[in-house]
Amino acid sequence: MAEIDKDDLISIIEESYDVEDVPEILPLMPVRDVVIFTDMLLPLFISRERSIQAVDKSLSTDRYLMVATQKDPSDEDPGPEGIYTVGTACRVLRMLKLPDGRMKTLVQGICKVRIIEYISDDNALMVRIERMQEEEIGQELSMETEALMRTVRDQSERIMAFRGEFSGDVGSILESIEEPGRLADIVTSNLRLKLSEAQELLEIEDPLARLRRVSDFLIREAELSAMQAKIQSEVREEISKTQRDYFLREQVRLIHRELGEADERTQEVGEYNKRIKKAKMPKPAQEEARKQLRRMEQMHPDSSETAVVRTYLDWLLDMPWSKSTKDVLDIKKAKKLLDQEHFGLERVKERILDYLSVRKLNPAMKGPILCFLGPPGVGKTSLGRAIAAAMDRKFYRLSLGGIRDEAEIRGHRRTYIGAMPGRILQGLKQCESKNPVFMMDEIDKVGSDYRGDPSSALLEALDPEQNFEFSDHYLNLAFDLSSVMFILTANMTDTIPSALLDRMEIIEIPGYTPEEKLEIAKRYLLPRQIRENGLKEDALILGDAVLKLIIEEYTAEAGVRNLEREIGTICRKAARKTAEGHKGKIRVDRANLSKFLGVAKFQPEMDKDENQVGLATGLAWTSVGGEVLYIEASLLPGKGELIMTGQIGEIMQESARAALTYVKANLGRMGKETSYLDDLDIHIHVPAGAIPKDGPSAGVAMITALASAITEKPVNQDIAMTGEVTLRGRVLPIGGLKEKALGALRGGVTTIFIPEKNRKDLAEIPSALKRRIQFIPVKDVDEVLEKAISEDILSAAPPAPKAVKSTKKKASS
Ligand SMILES: Nc1ncnc2c1ncn2[C@@H]1O[C@H](COP(=O)(O)OP(=O)(O)OP(=O)(O)O)[C@@H](O)[C@H]1O
Repeated sequence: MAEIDKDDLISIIEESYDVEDVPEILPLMPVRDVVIFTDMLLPLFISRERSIQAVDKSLSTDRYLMVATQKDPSDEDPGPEGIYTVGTACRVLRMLKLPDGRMKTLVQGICKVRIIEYISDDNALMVRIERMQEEEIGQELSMETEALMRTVRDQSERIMAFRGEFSGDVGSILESIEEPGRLADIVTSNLRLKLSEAQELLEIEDPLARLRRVSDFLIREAELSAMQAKIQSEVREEISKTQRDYFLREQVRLIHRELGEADERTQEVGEYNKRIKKAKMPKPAQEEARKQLRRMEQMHPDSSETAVVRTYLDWLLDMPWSKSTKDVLDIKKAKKLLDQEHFGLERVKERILDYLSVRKLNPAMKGPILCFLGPPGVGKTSLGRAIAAAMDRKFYRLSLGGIRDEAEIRGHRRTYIGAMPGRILQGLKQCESKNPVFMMDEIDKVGSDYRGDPSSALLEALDPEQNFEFSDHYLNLAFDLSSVMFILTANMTDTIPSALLDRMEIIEIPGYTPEEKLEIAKRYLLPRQIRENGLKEDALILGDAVLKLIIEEYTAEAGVRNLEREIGTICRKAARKTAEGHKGKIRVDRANLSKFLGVAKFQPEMDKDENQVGLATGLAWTSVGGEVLYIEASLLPGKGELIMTGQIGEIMQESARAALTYVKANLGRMGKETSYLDDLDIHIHVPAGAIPKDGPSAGVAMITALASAITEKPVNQDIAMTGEVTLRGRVLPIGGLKEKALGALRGGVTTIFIPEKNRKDLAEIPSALKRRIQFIPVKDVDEVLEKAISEDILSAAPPAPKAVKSTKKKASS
């Protein structure tokens, strides 16, 4: 095996020889990792048997052999195809047999040769060769060759100097060489090229071409050396900067110590460690906290990364992982508290007490989520507060109105700048308890858009089946929400995502009658406002008559929020009078009410329209409670088209079309020709035009308005009506009866036609309301037409609906 002692790899020119003496047949010695050039002196360790034979053979004759490089250095016994055909004829200058059987030799390259053929021999590889003649270059070198040689000399000296291998000897050898080919060979043998590149150079016969190629390699080598130098200096700089920082920091630490100040970092880490122990977190959270703390220890105390980790750790440690309040489930006390704060609402209170009782008997209950449904200001929030107080739990209220971004619920990932946990975990942190009463307001106003769907995150938080491991993007750890008591509130159910609606138990809290409002005002709102405005208990006299007036003429709402505001205004003004020196009680009566509240805002009775042709009063159920809804119908010359205006939704439009069909089918009974409407357009308008309206329950009112317009008989404006109608005139049931009835009362209506199927709901209507409004259940729209317009508008029984045969002939082909 041939091994090269690279330290000795310097060519020197020694001993004269004659290339003509090189025989035609030579033993061949393959070498693994070097290419030998002419004039190169190379020490070789030889261990492969065939190579030893080759040297022996050469020594037994005239000391010549051929050295050629093998293509694959790992090949132990290369054959002819594994050895390059161009190599160098060498002379063995010295040989030493080592005790282990190996040989140490010194060989010298004599001339470049090419293998013509392999000659079989039992022991050594024998080859027939031909000498490769260097092309002759005239005595006079061209300017270009001179320049090229000079460049090559300079470049190789520079590279060797960079590598620390340059010596004066090398310099003078390079200077002394005058043939371009030899210069190329000497430089190549010192350049540490890849084997394939060195072999490529060996095979180039034209000396000038070889020198040019060497120059290319030198340029590449120079670039590599420059790059290497740059990297080294950068590394040095980096190291010295880190060292400098380290020394400075150490100095600061020593100064702190000298000044008797404890190392802030150690102190901070110590404090976090204490907090981690105290927080009683679940194992994964604890591990995460420790991991982050370890990370923080490695960072510069003032870096922005440290600040991010610090905020995260603070959040993690401030979460109430194991803090909770002890539930008090004293049902009697709870009833007392609910009654103390709220008037009426008997069914609602009953339901709440049932819920609490079940919780008392089975604390691990995974019950439904309560949802209070009702218009604004009916006490949904204050009921939630009372439940929390009764159970001795913390209370938190989160308004979901307008939330469209999932991140609001679930937080932003920590990679965002200024990331925070979602609103649910923020709430829990604020409560410092993991089992508060958590009220989510306006669940029906949650939207979804490109920022994600908050309702899916809400579902994960609310659903008892999955909320024991709620994942917040910021904490990135599961938090157990199962002991939180969630209560939702909504004005309508239509827009609540159905997945959520399925898991809720809806508790309806409808609006209040004026009588109920009066009681609430007297017992709760007025005393509270008097107290809050710093007045003495008996400083203000506000009688029932005045309160009634405020209810009727200053507010028009289902709840009592505005009523409380108006009472608050009176109390504020009374407080001012007292503060300005008014002595004695302040009395508010009908006469001076406007001095406190300004002129009346609503006068429903006075606003009422006179009976009119084509104008019927319907009832709507909106998110703010019930309301009267006027339906106008007019006929005008045209082509029998139906025009609908007033932002009517799709369902209401369909119900208008059905109403028209019913009316058309009954034209005869109204004393009109069946073709009566053919030359007329029918216009149905539902004011106020700017508010969108929808739903099927205006069907009865639409038919009434149309029948009135056709018969030209006015509709009684004291009557309102609600109900969906089939094409055959049957009246179908509707929802929100109490709300609608309260709306009707506010609209000055005295009689309401309701669908027969809603008769059972009358039990829920407060008797005070029933005293003031007459409810007439009807099965058929005829009953409404007869009473709301006039008994004699319909002359006969309704016609049996029939399929009208097409009179058009089929087109024959
Ligand atoms: N039945 C009642 N008895 C006593 N006070 C009441 C009653 N209903 C409502 N209130 C009072 O009316 C005010 C408004 O109620 P609250 O804020 O709870 O309404 P809400 O239904 O939550 O409205 P929103 O849906 O707009 O949030 C509160 O001060 C509340 O105490």
